[in-house]
Amino acid sequence: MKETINVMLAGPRGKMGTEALKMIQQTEQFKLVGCVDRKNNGMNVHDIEGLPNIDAPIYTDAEEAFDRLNADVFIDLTNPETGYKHTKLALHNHIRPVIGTSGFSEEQLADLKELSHIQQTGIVIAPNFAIGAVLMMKFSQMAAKYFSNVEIIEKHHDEKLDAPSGTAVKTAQLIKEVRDSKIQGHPEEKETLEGARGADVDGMRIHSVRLPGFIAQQEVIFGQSGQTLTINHNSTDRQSFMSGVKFAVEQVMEIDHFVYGLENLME
Ligand SMILES: NC(=O)C1=CN([C@@H]2O[C@H](COP(=O)(O)OP(=O)(O)OC[C@H]3O[C@@H](n4cnc5c(N)ncnc54)[C@H](OP(=O)(O)O)[C@@H]3O)[C@@H](O)[C@H]2O)C=CC1
Ligand SMILES: O=C(O)C1=N[C@H](C(=O)O)C[C@H](O)C1
Repeated sequence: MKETINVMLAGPRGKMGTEALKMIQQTEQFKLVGCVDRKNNGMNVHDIEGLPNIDAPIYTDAEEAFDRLNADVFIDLTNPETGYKHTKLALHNHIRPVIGTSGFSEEQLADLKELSHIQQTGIVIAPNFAIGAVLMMKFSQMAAKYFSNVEIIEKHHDEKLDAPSGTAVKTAQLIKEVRDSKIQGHPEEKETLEGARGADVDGMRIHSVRLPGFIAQQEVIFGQSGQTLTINHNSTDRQSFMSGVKFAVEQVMEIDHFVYGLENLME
């Protein structure tokens, strides 16, 4: 493995970005070479209030940052529109992306997969970096073999831009791989208030709660006659995501293809 991994990060002032900077600072093998931010062009990370004391330049122009910085890995923790643009730029520059940003469409994921293949550059897109959440998704996939009726309730802070969460979408996708397509609920059910039954993925329902007080929680509820099974994961601190970000940065150095979900890198 390379001795020092040069990392650049977009979204340094964000809730996740700030935690990720601390993780990079604490990891001997990682070196922050620069950041892409929406403001503070020409400044340094150590000059920005609230950010860790790291000597690394800030760029608002992502293209300039990719041109100038000698990075091995690019971490994006911004928003779907920005994250998608940044990820394409990173791949074009052969800088391996580790993407935590959620809310990409299926078409965007397919485009990034194709671009990673064309560029022969490894990329990890992780809907959730928390090991507990990855296990919650895996356990849900196991349970879905035996329970075909399932609803997902995801609960997040009210600053979240995308709904449903990336984790809920990925959970539904994993369940879909093992569950026969099925319309759930009463065949004649009608919503008297639009949206009451949530989003429909192949008959499964996803409900998104947005309230202050939450960070990230998800319940996957299975039901059949006489019993229910609930698989629940709760992130009570954003540190829960950081060992996964670190793992993804290490792993992306070892691959030359597209990976969607940390479970694909775990033994
Ligand atoms: N995969 C995972 O495990 C996790 C993923 N996430 C995802 O990570 C993303 C970030 O979440 P979170 O930190 O909570 O969000 P925040 O809103 O706290 O942070 C996003 C940051 O991105 C910045 N930003 C916006 N546009 C740009 C741009 N063009 N260039 C550079 N920076 C930009 C924002 O700047 P400004 O403040 O000026 O708007 C902000 O500082 C979301 O998509 C979220 O869903 C979150 C938690 C875990
Ligand atoms: O925005 C968040 O906070 C989170 N986003 C990710 C998602 O959309 O699943 C991961 C986690 O749920 C926190």
